[in-house]
Amino acid sequence: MTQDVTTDNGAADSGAFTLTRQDNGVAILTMDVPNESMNTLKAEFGDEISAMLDEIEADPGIKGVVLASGKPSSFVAGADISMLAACETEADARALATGGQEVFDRIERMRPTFVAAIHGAALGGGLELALACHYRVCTDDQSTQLGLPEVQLGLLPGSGGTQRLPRLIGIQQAMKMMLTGSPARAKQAKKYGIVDDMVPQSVLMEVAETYALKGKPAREKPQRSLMNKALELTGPGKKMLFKKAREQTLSKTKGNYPAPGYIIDVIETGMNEGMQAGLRAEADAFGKLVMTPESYQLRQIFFATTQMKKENGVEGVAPQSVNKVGVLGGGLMGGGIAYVTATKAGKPVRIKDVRPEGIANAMKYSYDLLNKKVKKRFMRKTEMQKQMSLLTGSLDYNGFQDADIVVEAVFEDVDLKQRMVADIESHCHEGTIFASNTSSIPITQIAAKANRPEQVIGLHYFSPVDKMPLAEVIAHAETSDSTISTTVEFAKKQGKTPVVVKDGAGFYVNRILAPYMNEAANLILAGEPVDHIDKSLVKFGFPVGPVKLLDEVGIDVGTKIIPFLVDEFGERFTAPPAFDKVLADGRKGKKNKKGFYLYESKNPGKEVDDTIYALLGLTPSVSRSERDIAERCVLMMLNEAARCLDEGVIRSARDGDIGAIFGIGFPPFLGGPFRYMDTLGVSHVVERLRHYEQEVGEKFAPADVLIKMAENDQSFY
Ligand SMILES: C[C@H](O)CC(=O)SCCNC(=O)CCNC(=O)[C@H](O)C(C)(C)COP(=O)(O)OP(=O)(O)OC[C@H]1O[C@@H](n2cnc3c(N)ncnc32)[C@H](O)[C@@H]1OP(=O)(O)O
Repeated sequence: MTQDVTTDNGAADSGAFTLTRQDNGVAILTMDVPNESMNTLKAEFGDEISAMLDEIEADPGIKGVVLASGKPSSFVAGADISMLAACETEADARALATGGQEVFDRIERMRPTFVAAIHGAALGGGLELALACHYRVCTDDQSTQLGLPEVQLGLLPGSGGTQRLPRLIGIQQAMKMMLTGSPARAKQAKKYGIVDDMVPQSVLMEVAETYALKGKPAREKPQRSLMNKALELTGPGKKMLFKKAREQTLSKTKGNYPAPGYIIDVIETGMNEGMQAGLRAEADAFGKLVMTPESYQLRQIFFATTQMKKENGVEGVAPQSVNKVGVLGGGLMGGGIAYVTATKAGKPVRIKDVRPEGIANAMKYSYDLLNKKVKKRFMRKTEMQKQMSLLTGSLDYNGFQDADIVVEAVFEDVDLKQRMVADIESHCHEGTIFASNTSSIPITQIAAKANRPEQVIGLHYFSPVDKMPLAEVIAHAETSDSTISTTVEFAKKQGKTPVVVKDGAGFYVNRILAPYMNEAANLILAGEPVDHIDKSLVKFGFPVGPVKLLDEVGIDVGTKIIPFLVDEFGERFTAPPAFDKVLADGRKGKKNKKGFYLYESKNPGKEVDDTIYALLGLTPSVSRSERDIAERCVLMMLNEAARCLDEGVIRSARDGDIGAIFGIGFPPFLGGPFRYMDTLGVSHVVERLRHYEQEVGEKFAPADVLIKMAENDQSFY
């Protein structure tokens, strides 16, 4: 027998919490925030939860409490991020953290045993809530994930997470989770010791109830190897561990992100001075971080991507269902596209290549990635086999008849791609969409001889496909709305964030990347050392410098797009002619171990191949500051991004920001090119462009749209 209790205890009732008493002495505390698809924690719940805890404490009939979510597919997604915008001072933000800490402390100290029953996402404050419970049981479902992703918002866990997780699973593993923000899937969570049990969803509540009746656990210290004991449990060991963590973090962040440093400091305080000191430091740091510009920008990225998840490219046009997919070409891109289609979208994929080795390579791409997960015990072998069975190959169009979308990732050659369009039109069904993964050829040209041009579209992925989150969806003038919405939805199923862009040379991402790369090349020719240029832009916040990026992408591939850009937009895209010498010298970059960097040395890719200077007839020497170098390259990108928005290549500043961050690695803490221009002020951007126009040349002439915006004192947002 169960009995529902309404909270009639003076606290405002949000309707988010229900307490159901059962005869077996277990009460179920269900969180189900009305009118929201996911539970998030809000400041105003504080009094209500406290009142409910009073009630539980006062009822001797309640021996255990199972804390569960009323949402069908998630537990609690953390503190409500939108609530942070209302904080006007550090003290406001600190108070939010302290409020959460007090409630969670109380849960930990409660007389009845609390068990968190987790299915789906338990993130940020959601996991912190679960960590305050005495036990955690989760489902073995794919959707279950437990993590502290606050760092990705420029924050740190503010409700006890920095203190409870290290005490539960050890400092190193906990710190890694907080510094990367990567969540653990169910199997990992069990392996790390975050949860006490992992069970099928059908028995989650039943198992959680048995834990609730078990009494509080006598928690042992996390299991540690001898080495880890020395590192985590002794004064000198801890000192060394935190010092190393600081060094590694600084070498990654270049000082651009304040949150990771605070995470390390606060964990250290708690580990050396105890839980209470740790919690105080945590709340202080949370207060400071909420007010930083970095956190503000990172939170805007969260809101933008959440908004984009709901869009399908054309308002009101429903996508067609995609039940089977074809991939043409089993190279690196084809292999990656097949992988995300089978593993993320869960759709059968037929891969065609002209050579059996091509198909084998594509299969191996998926096999290797999945096998890694199995080896790390993050995935069951049966699941891997299930996903691998979705991939099949063929040397002809056998098995393509029922493909709803075919993605082409063959050699960059217009005639070849047009032939592929014709082949797909004759071998597949009438509704099959032809999506080209070209990075340089305008889709209009690929569709030029198509019988059904409305079903031809661009779907441009970034390498490596399994990691890079962006996909550009490129509609040419005749692409139908239904083709757009189906392709956008398909890319989302593959785990991508699609941005719809207009057809034209370079689309959006490569169009803004090219002038930036060209400027880096011009600086080399002006005598700046290659590594000085790369360092300048890494310090600015890019994941790799432009010259290193060219080596990674392939110098031949990276420069292929230039003639298309010059054709369409003129001189400002011209690459320095000396670059022909680089290609003529057989330098293609990392792939043939010959580029701007050395690849057959002790530290492959880390040292510059000095012979490049002799080849270009240069004697390198530093004559410009890192700041100036970064400014010159980045201004070229900003100027082009503004033109893209003005010409409708991208539909909004938001799309332009997300495209640059997810496709190029534009520093997320700056919010993307458009948010960065707003921070600098458009008139400042124009003034700096004019400065370089005078000093370097006409290619720096500010875009008309920027001049107009500066005159009218406008911003992009
Ligand atoms: C004090 C604490 O330490 C501080 C914190 O907890 S900060 C917050 C930490 N938590 C996070 O960063 C998690 C953020 N959320 C996510 O990553 C993803 O939403 C998710 C993985 C949970 C789910 O992804 P997905 O299934 O694709 O759903 P998604 O569309 O993103 O979200 C569904 C809805 O929940 C909302 N939502 C999810 N997490 C939210 C959060 N923490 N705050 C506010 N809204 C949130 C989304 O805005 C969206 O709302 P809408 O439908 O009204 O637009």
